[in-house]
Amino acid sequence: MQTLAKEYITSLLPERPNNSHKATFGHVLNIAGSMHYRGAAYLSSLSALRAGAGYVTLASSPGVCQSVSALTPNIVMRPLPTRPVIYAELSPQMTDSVSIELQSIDTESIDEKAVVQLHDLLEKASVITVGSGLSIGQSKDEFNASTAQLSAMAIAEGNHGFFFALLSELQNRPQSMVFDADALNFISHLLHHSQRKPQTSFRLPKNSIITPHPKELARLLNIDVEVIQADRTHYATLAAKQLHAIVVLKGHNSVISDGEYAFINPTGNNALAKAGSGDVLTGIIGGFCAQGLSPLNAACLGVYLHGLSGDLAAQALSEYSVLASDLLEYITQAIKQIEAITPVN
Ligand SMILES: NC(=O)C1=CN([C@@H]2O[C@H](COP(=O)(O)OP(=O)(O)OC[C@H]3O[C@@H](n4cnc5c(N)ncnc54)[C@H](OP(=O)(O)O)[C@@H]3O)[C@@H](O)[C@H]2O)[C@@H](O)CC1
Ligand SMILES: Nc1ncnc2c1ncn2[C@@H]1O[C@H](COP(=O)(O)OP(=O)(O)O)[C@@H](O)[C@H]1O
Repeated sequence: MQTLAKEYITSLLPERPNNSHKATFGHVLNIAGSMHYRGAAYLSSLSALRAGAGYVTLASSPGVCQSVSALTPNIVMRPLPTRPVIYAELSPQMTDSVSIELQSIDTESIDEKAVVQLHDLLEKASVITVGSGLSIGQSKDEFNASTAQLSAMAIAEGNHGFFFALLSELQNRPQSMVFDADALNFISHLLHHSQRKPQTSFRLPKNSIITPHPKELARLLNIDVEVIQADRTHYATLAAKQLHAIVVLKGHNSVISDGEYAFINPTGNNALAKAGSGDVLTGIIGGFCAQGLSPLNAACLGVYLHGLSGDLAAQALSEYSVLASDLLEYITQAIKQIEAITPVN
């Protein structure tokens, strides 16, 4: 177990040759966002550009694409076809009994066939980031408990169908991929609750990074969150081995593991404990993968820089007041600070 040193982190910063163009710095395909979580699509896309990616395409529902393009002109949009929630399949008695859950269900989900329309982007993207705000369709703790109760309702699983069609399309692709948030919840459901449980050991595509917070890792490993928090390095390493991926176990002193080595991140503070800061991390890591870093190096550099952005933001704005969107501004200063350090060779 090693703490990430700033001199080592500096040596990971990708080069920025002057004889370059946007394709030199890679293309991030970000598959993110849903009706309730438009902000996650915005934060994860813009942070990839701030980390230096040359090009970011956001693939999401038309409503999400419209909202994000109203906020920023910097992201290219790929609106995907959706299908509506089929409330009609619920009997009136069921509608009464599940009215609270219905309020938390997204009213549209991305059509499974949208994966076909993504084919050209899946071919040309340098890295694919999936899951920030993608939406499982209802709140997570109701998801497993009430799926049986809601079995008559076609759409209780949000973007579940789309995600699994996408995962199968991604399976043999060589690019780096970052799976975050609801992508991880879908995988947990597949591993532990679904009727389509994998028969053989489940493998993510070969250059995958996953970025769970402790509860998401608890869902993935099907153990209690307290058990994970009591030995974070062990469980990050175990998950990396089991899922054949680089694991970033988030939280104070995030742990990064490739299944053999584990690194502890010294940067970051409680200002980062604010909704949306994990979406920013996903984009930063994606941005470094796009610039050619290996998944492990992109994860180490991304986590360190994200924490440092939070430290600089807290110095300027106080630990109380930092917003996830403020981090986008402080990524700039964090990069400048690590650029100024002499790297180790
Ligand atoms: N602006 C936007 O569009 C935003 C969109 N977002 C998107 O929303 C989607 C769902 O995200 P979410 O926050 O609703 O669900 P999730 O993170 O699973 O938390 C559920 C419960 O888990 C727990 N828990 C959480 N963290 C923990 C920890 N570190 N350590 C231990 N436990 C922890 C905690 O439960 P408790 O401990 O209170 O029982 C919490 O109540 C996702 O796609 C995301 O990208 C968000 O990024 C926000 C901004
Ligand atoms: N107290 C803390 N100290 C340092 N980093 C933190 C702290 N709380 C949260 N973070 C960081 O903030 C991010 C939160 O991500 P996540 O839990 O996925 O939130 P969200 O889903 O709202 O984006 C992670 O990178 C995590 O490491």
